[in-house]
Amino acid sequence: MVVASVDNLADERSKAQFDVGAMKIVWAGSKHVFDVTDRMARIVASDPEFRKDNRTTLGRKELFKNTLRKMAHVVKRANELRLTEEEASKLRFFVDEPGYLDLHWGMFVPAIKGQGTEEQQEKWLPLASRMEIIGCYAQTELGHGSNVQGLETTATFDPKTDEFIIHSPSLTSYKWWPGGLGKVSTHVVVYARLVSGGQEHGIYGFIVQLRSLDDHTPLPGIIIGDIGTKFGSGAYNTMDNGFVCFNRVRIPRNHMLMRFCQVTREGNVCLSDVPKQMVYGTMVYVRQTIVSDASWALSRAVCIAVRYSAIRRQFGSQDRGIETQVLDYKTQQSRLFPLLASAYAFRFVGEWLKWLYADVTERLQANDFSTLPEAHACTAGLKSLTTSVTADAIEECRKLCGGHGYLCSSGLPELFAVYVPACTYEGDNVVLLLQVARFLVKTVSRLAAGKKPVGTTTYMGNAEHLMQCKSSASSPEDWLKPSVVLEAFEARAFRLAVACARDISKFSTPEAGFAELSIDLVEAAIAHCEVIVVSRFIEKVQQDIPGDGVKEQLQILCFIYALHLIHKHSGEFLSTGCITPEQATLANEQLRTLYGQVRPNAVSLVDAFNYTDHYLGSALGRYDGNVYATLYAQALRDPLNDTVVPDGYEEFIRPVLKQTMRLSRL
Ligand SMILES: CCCCCCCCCCCCCCC/C=C/C(=O)SCCNC(=O)CCNC(=O)[C@H](O)C(C)(C)COP(=O)(O)OP(=O)(O)OC[C@H]1O[C@@H](n2cnc3c(N)ncnc32)[C@H](O)[C@@H]1OP(=O)(O)O
Ligand SMILES: Cc1cc2nc3c(=O)[nH]c(=O)nc-3n(C[C@H](O)[C@H](O)[C@H](O)COP(=O)(O)OP(=O)(O)OC[C@H]3O[C@@H](n4cnc5c(N)ncnc54)[C@H](O)[C@@H]3O)c2cc1C
Repeated sequence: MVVASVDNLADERSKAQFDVGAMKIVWAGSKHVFDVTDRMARIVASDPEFRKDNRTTLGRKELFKNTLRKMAHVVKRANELRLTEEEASKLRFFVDEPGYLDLHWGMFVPAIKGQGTEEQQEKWLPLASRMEIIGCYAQTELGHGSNVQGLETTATFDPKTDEFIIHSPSLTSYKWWPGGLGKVSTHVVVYARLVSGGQEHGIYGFIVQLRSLDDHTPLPGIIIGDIGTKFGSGAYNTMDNGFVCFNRVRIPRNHMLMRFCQVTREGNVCLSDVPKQMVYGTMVYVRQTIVSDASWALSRAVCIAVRYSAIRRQFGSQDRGIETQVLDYKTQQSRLFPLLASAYAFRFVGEWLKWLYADVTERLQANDFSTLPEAHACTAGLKSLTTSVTADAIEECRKLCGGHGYLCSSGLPELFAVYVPACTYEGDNVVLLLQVARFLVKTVSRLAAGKKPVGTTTYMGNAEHLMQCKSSASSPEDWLKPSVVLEAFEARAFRLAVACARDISKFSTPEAGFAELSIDLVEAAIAHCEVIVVSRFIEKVQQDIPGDGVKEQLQILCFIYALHLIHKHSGEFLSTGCITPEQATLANEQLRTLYGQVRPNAVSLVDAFNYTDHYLGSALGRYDGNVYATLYAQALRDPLNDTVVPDGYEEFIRPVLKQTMRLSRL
């Protein structure tokens, strides 16, 4: 049964004021990426092995086995179709289910590439690429995650046998959380305290075999398992996040990843001439990929909420005529359109961050470490900002879909549950913002010594102006001038950072000041990260962008992104004196106008994400808009509707009814 709601989306699409096909290419990044992405998404969507609509009804064991089957099918299809690395990774992406492959390709392989010597790479990478071994990344312990220097696992060199002894000295030292560890991985990169000659030498990675390659049983000295069911139905429970305890497990000396620190046959520890933070390189790499992923998750939630808001009608007609689409309510627009704009903003900043990461990697290979602190600050800060906004946005999209958003068939509860740990893994978001703040305070204090800031902090070089400037906005239209917007953002971020640096200097030690002022420092860090996102978006829309009306739509979204942040953080913009209350009102006025401009294009702007119905996994977000019939069909498929009279009637309902009858007779 197709109901009238379907026509709503056709109507919406006919209103678009831009070339949707051209916008699809902009969103994908290039025609080539669009073609690959589109082809892989369709392959997954048309393969029944990748069905996922039953996920929330499966118990943990069935769910996990189901994921194992899908992961094996990914590997099989990638081989059969002779997919390139790029294609295989897209194929895996659209399967849309956390699984051990992510940790194998996303962390184990990068850790060996980044921290292994050439010899070690030659040995391990072919095994890993052919998947003759499956690996994961074990850093976090039961007692310590954020504080990497606090890890307890030891790797003690034994010169008698030329081996390291990997040991978990306490319950709190058990590795705890690594994905793929609990049930699947045969190997792991373990982070442990290097001990040689009775002395500690810091944290390094060691490759340890966990399970037999013949029958998958744990090797001697290894106690291993899954850490238990996690938040949400389906969601991240497809992954075997695990624990492991090492009881004096011996590994050959050359299983220590020795690119940055070598232990000789005699047990001498030779540090190469690189910053010790290079050992954290895998985290920097993954944080950068997480920023790109944020725009996918956010755009997916927004796509569902925009399409459903165009279909859903409430009020507006007293005589049972046609009611108002909820997308027409200004309040709905003010909650939804900034999220739509954020999805585009994060897509562009994610692309830029990829470039930054490639640039720093090239420099590191040439022994130029000068941009490492900035790369760390950018990846940490943007990971934190984009994942926090995205997690909150998915929940907001659920609310924007009213009651139906709370149904698993909307796709939003599972999306939230699977996404929200991104705020924690690869670094708790607050801990990461404090790293950015540390970098900012250093940058500010170096200004006084005449050091010119570079990269994303270049704007701080304009110190005198940023400390004194007053916004020139005197009409709503002035808020459409990139220079006016950027100046406000830069001045707010700089003034917050300077205030922090100044206040810290009043304490007896910088550490004491940093601890006491950490709330302000986090705010300064967010303000700086927002400068990065806003300025990258502005840069993007100033480029030549092909396609009728595409650039105009992106400009509208760019200003929505910036002005909604001015509204959200108006307290900071006002208290730092960057704008006046009147200018804040003008910015809001402009924002309302922009919402009106985006309204006729909203459905087409989410169509530009080019998501298949399979990937969206949502009755509310379907491309054809056939929402109500799909909700009804999915309700009928719920296991509770397998029988008309429920299991348990005889034991538990009938006796209660009988008892009630007896009582009423009394
Ligand atoms: C078929 C194909 C499929 C492919 C699919 C691919 C998908 C890929 C996606 C993967 C999916 C992801 C799944 C999730 C998996 C999750 C994994 C994890 O969570 S792994 C564990 C992550 N753990 C953390 O992130 C811990 C966070 N903690 C830290 O990073 C550090 O402890 C700290 C930075 C908070 C503090 O470190 P510490 O050494 O104590 O530092 P200080 O604060 O004293 O700083 C000293 C100095 O170092 C600088 N620094 C810190 N970190 C770095 C860094 N990473 N790089 C460069 N520099 C760094 C810091 O700024 C200080 O500098 P200074 O100049 O002294 O101020
Ligand atoms: C789904 C998932 C997958 C994961 N996968 C892996 C994996 O594959 N491999 C792996 O090694 N690890 C993995 N982890 C672990 C993850 O990296 C850690 O949980 C993460 O780094 C946070 O550390 P924590 O748990 O110790 O949090 P804690 O540091 O204990 O955080 C608790 C609270 O304390 C606050 N806090 C901590 N330190 C400070 C500070 N200095 N200042 C202010 N506030 C502070 C935090 O903000 C937070 O609110 C995974 C975690 C999850 C949830």
